[in-house]
Amino acid sequence: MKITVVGTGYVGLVTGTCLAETGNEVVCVDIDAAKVARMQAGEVPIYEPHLDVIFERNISAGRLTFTTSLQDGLDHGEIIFLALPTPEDEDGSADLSYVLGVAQEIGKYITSYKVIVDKSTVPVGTAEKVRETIAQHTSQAFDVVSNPEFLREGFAVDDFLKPERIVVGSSSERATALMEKLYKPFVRSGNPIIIMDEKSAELTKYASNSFLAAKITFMNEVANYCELVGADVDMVRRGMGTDSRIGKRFLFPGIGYGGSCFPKDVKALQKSGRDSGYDFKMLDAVIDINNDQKVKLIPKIEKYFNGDLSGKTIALWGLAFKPETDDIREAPSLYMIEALLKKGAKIVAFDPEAMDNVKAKYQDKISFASDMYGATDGADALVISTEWSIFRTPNFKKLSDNLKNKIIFDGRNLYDVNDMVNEGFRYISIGRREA
Ligand SMILES: NC(=O)C1=CN([C@@H]2O[C@H](COP(=O)(O)OP(=O)(O)OC[C@H]3O[C@@H](n4cnc5c(N)ncnc54)[C@H](O)[C@@H]3O)[C@@H](O)[C@H]2O)C=CC1
Ligand SMILES: O=C(O)[C@H]1O[C@H](OP(=O)(O)OP(=O)(O)OC[C@H]2O[C@@H](n3ccc(=O)[nH]c3=O)[C@H](O)[C@@H]2O)[C@H](O)[C@@H](O)[C@@H]1O
Repeated sequence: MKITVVGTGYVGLVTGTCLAETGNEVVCVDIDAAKVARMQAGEVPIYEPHLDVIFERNISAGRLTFTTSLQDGLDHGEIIFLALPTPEDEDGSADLSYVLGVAQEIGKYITSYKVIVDKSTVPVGTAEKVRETIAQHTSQAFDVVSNPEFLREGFAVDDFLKPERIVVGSSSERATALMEKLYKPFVRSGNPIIIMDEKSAELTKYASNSFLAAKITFMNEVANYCELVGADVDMVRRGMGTDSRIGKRFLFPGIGYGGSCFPKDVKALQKSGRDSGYDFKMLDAVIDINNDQKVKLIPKIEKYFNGDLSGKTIALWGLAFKPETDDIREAPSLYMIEALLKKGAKIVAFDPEAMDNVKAKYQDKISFASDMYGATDGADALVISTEWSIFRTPNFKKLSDNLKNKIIFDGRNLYDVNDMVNEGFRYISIGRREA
């Protein structure tokens, strides 16, 4: 099939590449000319495991091409995916200007039947707005469907190629049939394509992300309470997670959820609820608790240094909002950096993939080390904010030699508390007793 993907961020790039992988002819459109040039030269513009292999394969096969011309893109595809940003607006709502701006252009340029697919995360009623916007500029037949994306950064290729479910919101038989044909190769036995109306599809995405954010937040609250009463959240998590109604995943407490989606999507659902006269009280609590959680380690660090962090050098391991990505959007590490700098501390950071992105933001304010041990050299303490695999089994002897004080503040609960005593460290984590 002939497919066009407008927007080559995480979602657009993965969507385009994976659809090319199943034999479709895919044209990706982006307004960022420099990015398009890099992709045309075979460079994957994001860090995403396994994407490079299928990216290169499909470019070489001529199934995956890039352009800055929306008009060329629209001429090519019968199915047009919109994978455009829907960032948080000042009032917390989703900014639809990218999506509706492109919808307007689509109305001007289409000359044959198209299925316009909303892949961006958008509030209930957006498919209708896209439909109205396009229709204002054309009398050409077209359909709009909602097809929210559930991939996770770091696992994006696998999530797209082997989805647990595909949600399609459509009220057109013609469009539904095309979407089912397109997605057939991705559906493994038992994993359904769920067809529903557009509004329900739009809400499914926000409800899923908000539910997962709430699940994490609940565990963060349990962890905070564990600290007060001397319980161990690791044990509580294991005890809870073995109940299949609860499930083991997304129960890991830490220094809060971040990323380009949970924070903005929880707020967008809360705002669109309010706009429709419904108050999602639970989401208010999720947002508040998560804000506090991101700087949860700060008072602990301050207490250790008797309330004075000025001039103290903190080694910071992990900058990305989670492992296996270079994405730092809403990363808890950034909130920690801000708080530590405010208190006069110096920071030497290391992250396997995200340092360039942070350098662009904090060029002169913090230092960067070229490896994880370099960050700890002469530091007063080690703080961990992302659970990259290489941080899980460090050389503790080396760490001990490097750090001025044998103290680790761990926002991701990487180590066993008893092991840390044996290694000679004081170890302060989330929701667990010090041994
Ligand atoms: N990042 C993720 O893991 C996921 C994101 N989503 C949703 O997917 C949507 C896109 O997210 P990302 O891929 O992270 O976005 P992004 O912000 O990484 O990338 C968006 C891309 O669109 C391009 N763009 C902007 N305006 C354009 C225009 N007029 N024409 C052509 N290209 C244009 C930008 O240059 C950029 O390359 C958002 O609604 C997001 O909530 C959904 C699931 C997962
Ligand atoms: O809409 C989106 O963009 C995507 O948002 C999330 O994916 P992602 O943001 O890539 O990352 P997650 O793995 O979900 O982690 C999000 C945040 O929650 C935190 N988290 C996750 C799990 C957990 O148990 N504890 C926890 O603190 C992570 O550290 C991270 O900061 C969802 O998992 C995807 O299904 C969705 O498509």
